[in-house]
Order: sequence, then structure tokens, then C-alpha cells
Amino acid sequence: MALNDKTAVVTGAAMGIGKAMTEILLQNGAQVAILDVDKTAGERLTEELNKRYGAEKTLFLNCNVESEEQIKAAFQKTVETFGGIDILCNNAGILNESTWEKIVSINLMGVIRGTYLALEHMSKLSGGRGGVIVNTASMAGLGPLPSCPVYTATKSGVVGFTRAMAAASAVSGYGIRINVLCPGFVQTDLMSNMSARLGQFSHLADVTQQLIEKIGIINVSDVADCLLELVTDETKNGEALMLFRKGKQYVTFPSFSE
Ligand SMILES: NC(=O)C1=CN([C@@H]2O[C@H](COP(=O)(O)OP(=O)(O)OC[C@H]3O[C@@H](n4cnc5c(N)ncnc54)[C@H](O)[C@@H]3O)[C@@H](O)[C@H]2O)C=CC1
Ligand SMILES: CC/C=C\C[C@H](O)C(=O)/C=C/C=C/C=C\C=C\[C@@H](O)C/C=C\CCC(=O)O
Repeated sequence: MALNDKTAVVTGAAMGIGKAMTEILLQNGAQVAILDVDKTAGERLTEELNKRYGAEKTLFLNCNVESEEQIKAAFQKTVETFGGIDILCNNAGILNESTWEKIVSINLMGVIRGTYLALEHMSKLSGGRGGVIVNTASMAGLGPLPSCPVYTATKSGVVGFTRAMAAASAVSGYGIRINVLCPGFVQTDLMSNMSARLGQFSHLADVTQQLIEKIGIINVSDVADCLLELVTDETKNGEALMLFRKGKQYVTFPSFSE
């Protein structure tokens, strides 16, 4: 998929991985709707990007992915502004085991909500032009982190939901590819104050730090490069792309249908 004049929506786009996703999509010719709950960060980024890419290429929408109403309005404004949606990056996510219900509401329910609302605009069965959805999970969605069990559960859920939706799309004829990114540890704010983020499991902070030192930390640009691969390679549907310091790898899952 060439990205010239394609329209992308990125959630959690104001900082970290989402910001890098937004920038690589703009660099490759797409126009991007920047959705984030942080109005200040979102407006600051959009002002910066407007100078580099032109105001006609970006649209900031203050949006909390926990709200069906806000996502619906953001998608509608995106379609009104750019004429449709071709790419959705469900990226917004948090890590704080002390507020585990919020982790579920944002990391898992927010991805499901965004995917289902996007189908209304993207699916060829409802007048859309098809496209691609990339969900941001984590390596924690593939290998459990005892120090953050609910975060692990949400990311495992995103992996399973993505693969099921990809199969449903292929059989149903939505014309939408759906893939999942599973990064290891990435240098962003989410990695700060780790012990406080582990809540009742903060006693496992040292074990997690040892894992971080073993697995290593990658940059947001490494994740953005993998996003571009999943967006532009039209052979990719239902894929989980894992990436960490040692490189990237498409995950092989057991198959029960053959
Ligand atoms: N940093 C890491 O080591 C890794 C992060 N991830 C995932 O990548 C995604 C992005 O995380 P980072 O960039 O690291 O975090 P970050 O904290 O740097 O950025 C997250 C962005 O999402 C926004 N956000 C948070 N809650 C939101 C909500 N309810 N609605 C809309 N926007 C919201 C924040 O305002 C922020 O701009 C998350 O899903 C995270 O779980 C996955 C693997 C590794
Ligand atoms: C603590 C979470 C930090 C950043 C968030 C990021 O999304 C993330 O979760 C990265 C996970 C990377 C995991 C890499 C390997 C996972 C291995 C698992 O099988 C667990 C192995 C040991 C557990 C040690 C522990 O964390 O308690």
C-alpha cells in the first residue's frame, strides 16, 4: 500500500510510540488524524508537524479511547476532513497495575472499540474502501510478565482479538487487513517510574529490571519502522510482529484448523 493521500488515524499519538508512528506515516505521504487524551501534548505535536508537513496533512482530535462517543466523533471528524479512513493504529495504552480496571478499559476495550468503530468507515461491506488496522500489543502479550499481570492480560487479549478479527475480515470480505505489533521494552515515558507502575507487584521490580537488561531497550523509531512494514505489505493479515534489541520476528502460533 503506497501511502500518498491515504488517511491514517493514530490513537495515543501525542507521545512515545504513537508520535513515531505519526511521523513515519507523514514522512511516507499519508495524512494523519492525531488522537490523544493529552490535549496539551497533542496540540504541541500538531503545531510542530504542521511546520514540517503542512497543516493540511494533520488533524489533532482530543479523544479518550475509553469513550465510545469521543472515538465516534473523532472518526467522523476525520472522515469529514480527509474523506475517509484507510489506516488505523490502535496504539493508546497505559501501564499501572494500581489502576488495573483502567488498563483493561484503555489497552483492551479501547482497541476493541476503535476497531469496531473503524469497521463502520473502512469495511467494503459498509461502503468503505478497505485498508489496514495495526494494534499495538507488546511482548508481554506473548510471554507473561509476573510483575504486571493485568497489563499482560490486556496485551494477550489484543493479540488474540487481532488474530480473530483478521480471520473474520478475510472470510467476511471487509477488505481490511488487521495485524498486531509486539514490541519488547521501548524507551518512552511508559517505562518511567517502573516500580510505582507495578502496584502490589512492586516487589518484583528488580526481576523486571533484570529482564529489561537481558532483553534490552529499543527506540520508538524501531517500532515505527515495523508499523510501516505491516501497513504497506499487503500480504500481511493476522500477523504478530515481535521486535526487541535482537531484531524482529513474525510469531508462529499453533494452528488448529488443518
Ligand atoms: N514503552 C514500552 O516499553 C512498550 C509500550 N507498548 C505499548 O505501546 C503503546 C504506546 O505506549 P508508549 O508510547 O510507550 O507510552 P507513552 O506513555 O509514551 O504514550 C502513550 C500515549 O497514549 C496516550 N493515552 C493514554 N491513555 C489514553 C487514552 N485513554 N486515550 C487516548 N490516548 C491515551 C498518552 O497521552 C500518550 O500520549 C501502549 O499501548 C503500550 O502498552 C508496547 C510494548 C513496549
Ligand atoms: C514491565 C513492563 C514494561 C514495559 C511495557 C512493555 O509493553 C512490555 O511489557 C515489554 C515486555 C517485554 C517482555 C519481554 C520478555 C518477556 C518474557 C516473559 O516470558 C517474562 C519472563 C520473565 C518475567 C520477569 C518479570 O517481568 O517479572
